[in-house]
Amino acid sequence: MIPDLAALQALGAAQQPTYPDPQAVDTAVAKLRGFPPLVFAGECDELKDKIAAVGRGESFLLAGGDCAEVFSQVNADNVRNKLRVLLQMAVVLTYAGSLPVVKMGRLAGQYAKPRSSDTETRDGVTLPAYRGDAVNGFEFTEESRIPDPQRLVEVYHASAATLNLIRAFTNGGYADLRQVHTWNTDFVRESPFAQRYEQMANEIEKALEFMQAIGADPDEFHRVDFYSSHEALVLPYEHAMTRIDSRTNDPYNVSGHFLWIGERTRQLDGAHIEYFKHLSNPIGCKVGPSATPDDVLGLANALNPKNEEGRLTLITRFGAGKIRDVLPPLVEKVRAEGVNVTWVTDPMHGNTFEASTGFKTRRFTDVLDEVQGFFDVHRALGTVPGGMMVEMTGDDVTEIVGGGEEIDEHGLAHRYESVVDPRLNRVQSLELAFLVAEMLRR
Ligand SMILES: O=C[C@H](O)[C@H](O)COP(=O)(O)O
Ligand SMILES: C=C(OP(=O)(O)O)C(=O)O
Repeated sequence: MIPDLAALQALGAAQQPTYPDPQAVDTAVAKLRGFPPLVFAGECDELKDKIAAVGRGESFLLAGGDCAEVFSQVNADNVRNKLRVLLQMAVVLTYAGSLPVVKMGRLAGQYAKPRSSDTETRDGVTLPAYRGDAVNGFEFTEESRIPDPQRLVEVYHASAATLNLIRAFTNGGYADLRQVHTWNTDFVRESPFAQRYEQMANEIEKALEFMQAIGADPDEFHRVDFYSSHEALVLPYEHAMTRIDSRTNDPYNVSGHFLWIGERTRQLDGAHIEYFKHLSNPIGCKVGPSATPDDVLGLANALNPKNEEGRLTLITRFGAGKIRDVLPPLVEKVRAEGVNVTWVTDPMHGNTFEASTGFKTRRFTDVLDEVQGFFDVHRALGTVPGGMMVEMTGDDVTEIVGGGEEIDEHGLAHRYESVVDPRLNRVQSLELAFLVAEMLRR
C-alpha cells in the first residue's frame, strides 16, 4: 500500500514548494487523480526488462532531454527536434558501437527542479527561486515566483501533448530507419559530425536495401520503442499520478515510464525514498560524490529489496575530476554484495561552473572525460557501463563551451535559452554520440 500523501509529507519531504493556499493543492490533486494514465504499466514492465538487459551489458541506455521542460516550448518543432537528435544519437551508438540502444527522453514530465538555494537575488531584489514550470514562473517578479498548484494540472496536459506527439512520430513512420537521411536534413552541413553521420547513413541505407532484397524487413526497422522519464520531485503530482494496475494490483506511477530520485532528495529516511519503495516502475537514483559504499548499499536494499534486475538504475554524477576515485569503491561494494543495479553516467551535473561572462555552463571536454572515466572504471573492474543520461536539446543553442564548434565563454551569450542548467546543442550531442560509440566499440 502506498502511504497517503499527508503521511509522506510528514516525513519532511525535501525540495517541495510552499503553496500559499493548501486547499488549491487539494483541488489540483483531486483533478489529477481523475485523469487517465499517460503510460501503461505493461510498457513500464517492458522497459524494466530492457534495463535489465542494459545491466547485463547486452544493450546501452541513452537518456536525453532538457534540464527543465517549459510549457511555452510544447510545440511540434521543439518536440520533433529533440526526438530527431535522440534518434540520430541512438543510430550512431547502435551502428558505430554495435550494440542495441534503449531510447529514453528526459521529457513529457521533466518540469520540476530541485534548487541549491530557496531564493534568487538580482540587482538587490530577492525572490523565491524558480523551481520549474511545475511550480512557479521563470519571470523574475514577485507574482510569477509564487508556487501555483494549478501548474501541476498543466504539467499533466503538457506531458500528454508531448507524449502523444512522440508516440505518433515513433510509431507513425518518422522513426523508420529508412529516414536516417531525413533526420540529418537542415543540419549545419559544415559540421564534420553531420558529414560523418551522412556517410554512416549511406552505409545503413545500403545494408537495409540488402536486407530487403533477401526478404528481411522486421518491424523494428519501421518503428522504435521510446520511453519517457523525469525526476519525480513534487510529491502531490507524483502521488496523484500513482495508480493500481488492474492486471497485478501493484502501484505504478503512470506519469512516466521511468522515474528517478534526485541527488538532493535521496535521504534514506526521506519521503521520496519511502514513496519510491512502493512503485513498480523501473526507477533511478542519482548518486553524487558524497555517497559512500554503505549509502549505495542502503539505497539498493531500500529500493530493490527483491534484488530484481532492471528495477534500480544508479545514475552517477561525480564530475570529471572525481569519477575515477569515487566510483570504484561503490562499484566494488555493489559487486561484492551481489546486488543488481544498472550503472548509468550523468556527465552533466558534476561539471557545472559559472563562466566569466556569468552564464552557468559546462565544458564539453569535461562531459566527455566523465563518460570516459565511467567506461575506464567499469572496464577495469569487469562491470558494465550501462548507459548515459545527458541534458541536450535539438536546437542550436550555445550553453556548453567547447565541442567541434568551439563555443567559448563569450559565445554563450549568442543563444543561451535554458532556464536552469546548460544543455548540449544538436552538434555537440551528435559529436558526443560518435565519441561514446568509439568507447563502446573498444
Ligand atoms: O539540474 C539541476 C540543477 O543542478 C539543480 O536544479 C540545481 O541548480 P542550482 O544550483 O542552480 O539551484
Ligand atoms: C537535478 C538533476 O540532477 P541531480 O539530482 O543529479 O542534481 C537533474 O538531473 O535534473
